[in-house]
Amino acid sequence: MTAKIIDGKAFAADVRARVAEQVAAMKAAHGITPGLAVVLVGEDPASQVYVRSKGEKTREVGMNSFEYKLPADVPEAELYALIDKLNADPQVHGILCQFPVPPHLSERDIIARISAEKDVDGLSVINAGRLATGQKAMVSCTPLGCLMMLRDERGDLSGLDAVVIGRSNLVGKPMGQLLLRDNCTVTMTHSRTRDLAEAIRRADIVVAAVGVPEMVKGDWIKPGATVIDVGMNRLPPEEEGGKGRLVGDVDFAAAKEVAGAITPVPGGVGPMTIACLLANTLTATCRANGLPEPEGLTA
Ligand SMILES: Nc1nc(=O)c2c([nH]1)NC[C@@H]1CN(c3ccc(C(=O)N[C@@H](CCC(=O)O)C(=O)O)cc3)C=[N+]21
Repeated sequence: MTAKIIDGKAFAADVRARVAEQVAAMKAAHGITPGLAVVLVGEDPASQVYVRSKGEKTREVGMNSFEYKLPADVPEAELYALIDKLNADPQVHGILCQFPVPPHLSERDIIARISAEKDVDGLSVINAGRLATGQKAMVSCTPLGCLMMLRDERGDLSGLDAVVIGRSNLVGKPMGQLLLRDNCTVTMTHSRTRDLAEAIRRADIVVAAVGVPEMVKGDWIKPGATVIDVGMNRLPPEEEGGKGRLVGDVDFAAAKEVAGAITPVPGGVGPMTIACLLANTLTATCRANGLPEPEGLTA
């Protein structure tokens, strides 16, 4: 059997189209335009590319994009003054500070400074706690995107065996919480797990987020399983002249012969992340204005 390849680019375009539709309806009915503020500290070229792309996609769905570029040596107090201003600005519904930041700044303290209601990355302790206790939270974009693809692929996830590989605050932990909330039997695995292959062989759903290139082998996958590959690993450049090839945490070529459905890298989870950032900004706008949650775009 050859797996269905889940087209994350097309899926993300569809999510953005649905966001755009609901943004237009919100403008017409309530005169409210959702706004996303993106803060970039320093001049990391990869970050600049991401931030530019986020700004373009934000405007494409009819939202306001506010972009702030601060020098790499910006004093902490100055960054916090900007965050405080954005927290208080009713035109700004979502705030994202692009990571990584230079070493004199603390990502943890930056996240804590952003109002939980505007924390569209879902990274704050408050949002993690809300998610874990079943309250309305902002859910971090990558796991939210994975959940959307899983629901689309499998329908009701109740009772399915799900294995999450990786326990990061950004992906693994919230992913486990979301799958648990959708009634999966969740196994969290990580670098110290004794028999990873054995755990994965039982899984109807595999979410790989470890950051080890092609670590998950094809013969670990249960036939028909849905495999979501969050990994983005750049292999060392050699033959391909310049940039190395981008690969996931799953041996894609082998796994696609066994799985029922699988996400490729690139073109899988990555594009969904930005689409979910826009979905989260819309959700934050609805909540800030006492409007119903956007249909099909939340956890
Ligand atoms: N506060 C914060 N929030 C973030 O969400 C955040 C961040 N900081 N810092 C950097 C990472 C990275 N990130 C990606 C988003 C989309 C793709 C994406 O669309 N990737 C494409 C193309 C990849 C390529 O070819 O380079 C793909 O996977 O198909 C990748 C990476 C968001 N991040």
